[in-house]
Amino acid sequence: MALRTVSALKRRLGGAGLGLLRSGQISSAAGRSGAGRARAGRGRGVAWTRPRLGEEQLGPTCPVGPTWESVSRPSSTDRKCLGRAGNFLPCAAQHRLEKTPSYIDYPATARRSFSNHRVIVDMDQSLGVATIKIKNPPVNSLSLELLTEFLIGWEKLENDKSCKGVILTSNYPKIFSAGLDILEMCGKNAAHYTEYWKAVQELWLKLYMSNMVVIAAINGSSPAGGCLLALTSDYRVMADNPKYTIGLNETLLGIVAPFWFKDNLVNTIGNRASEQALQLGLLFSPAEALKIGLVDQLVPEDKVQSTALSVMSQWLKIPDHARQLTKTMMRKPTADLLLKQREADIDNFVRFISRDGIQKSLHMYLKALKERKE
Ligand SMILES: CCCCCCCCC/C=C/C(=O)SCCNC(=O)CCNC(=O)[C@H](O)C(C)(C)COP(=O)(O)OP(=O)(O)OC[C@H]1O[C@@H](n2cnc3c(N)ncnc32)[C@H](O)[C@@H]1OP(=O)(O)O
Repeated sequence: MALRTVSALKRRLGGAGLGLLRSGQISSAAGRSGAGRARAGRGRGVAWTRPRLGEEQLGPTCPVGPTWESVSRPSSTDRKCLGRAGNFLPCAAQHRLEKTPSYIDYPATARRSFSNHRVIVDMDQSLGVATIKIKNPPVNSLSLELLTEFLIGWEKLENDKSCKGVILTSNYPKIFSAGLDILEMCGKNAAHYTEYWKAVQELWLKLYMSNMVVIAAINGSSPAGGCLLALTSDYRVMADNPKYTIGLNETLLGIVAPFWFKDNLVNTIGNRASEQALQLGLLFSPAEALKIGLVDQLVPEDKVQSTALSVMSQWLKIPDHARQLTKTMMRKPTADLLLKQREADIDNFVRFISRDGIQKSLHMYLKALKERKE
């Protein structure tokens, strides 16, 4: 059922390129993200592949396409970009802005925004910055459908050479994201859990290893998977409202944050703080989160988006190739740990979540959430 839903979604949204959603198959997320990301585009009807960061990027690996040699006389723009190893985003932007070679199939009018049921993407072409707003009522839980739509939107941005930064936020002030959808982990079968966990892994890998600057504009509570989503970003701006909380509270549900959730947290706030936060399932107020470095900046609620945008402009001033290589250097070892054992991690999850005791805990947690309301 879930698979049918996802396939139907992909067809409707035209996002058939998402390898992860093909049953029994895992696409190499990091292969297209961060260090290993290869951006695909089109030139004279021939697919071209963006070079891998960290590889030699002179000569035929110019991001505009492996066909640069076939351009009879490289223009000054070609020479300029070929001379800057690794600097493929500005290079691509230059090609686009200054030259727009005829062999690249750019749309006549670039799309500024697109949305589907659960994700709104607004792209400011002049800044090269997109804002992704999650809208999955009532609490922006990360359901399989949301993950699917998010990944489709993300892939579109990854393939848009003009997009250099993404701001992640919620369409509903007060709740950034309630984290993984507990209903996806309750009362379903192993095939469903497998499909769901693949999507969760894929989202994390893509966001964590993205070459784009990613800034989280956290305009509400952000427990568990919501916190993880924010942790994938390069910088976190949070609304300074003491009613909101953020943290990896998995143990409160009777479940365990997987090792890569833990690694992402450790990389952000350090080992000792993570030990306490994870074991106790701590949900931090914005002020506490700032103190331990879980978020980088607190601002009044109505300034979250504008602050995220101004932080973005600072980050985008750094030469892209240098920033990307640094990000990759910092994050790749962590992402590789999951990449090396994705299948085993899925098996662990499916076995763990299928246990009677875990199912009982999740049901009780949902019941407690409902009772809290009454
Ligand atoms: C070996 C290792 C292997 C691996 C082991 C396994 C690893 C798994 C890792 C898991 C990671 C996760 O993210 S697990 C998910 C953790 N998430 C949470 O703990 C958040 C729980 N939610 C909340 O705290 C609150 O809902 C909050 C987000 C602050 C919003 O509060 P509000 O008062 O505004 O809204 P509520 O009334 O509580 O909720 C509105 C409705 O949404 C539902 N709802 C709330 N959160 C939901 C959620 N995450 N998934 C589904 N449904 C949710 C409620 O039940 C309500 O349903 P109705 O009553 O029907 O309307």
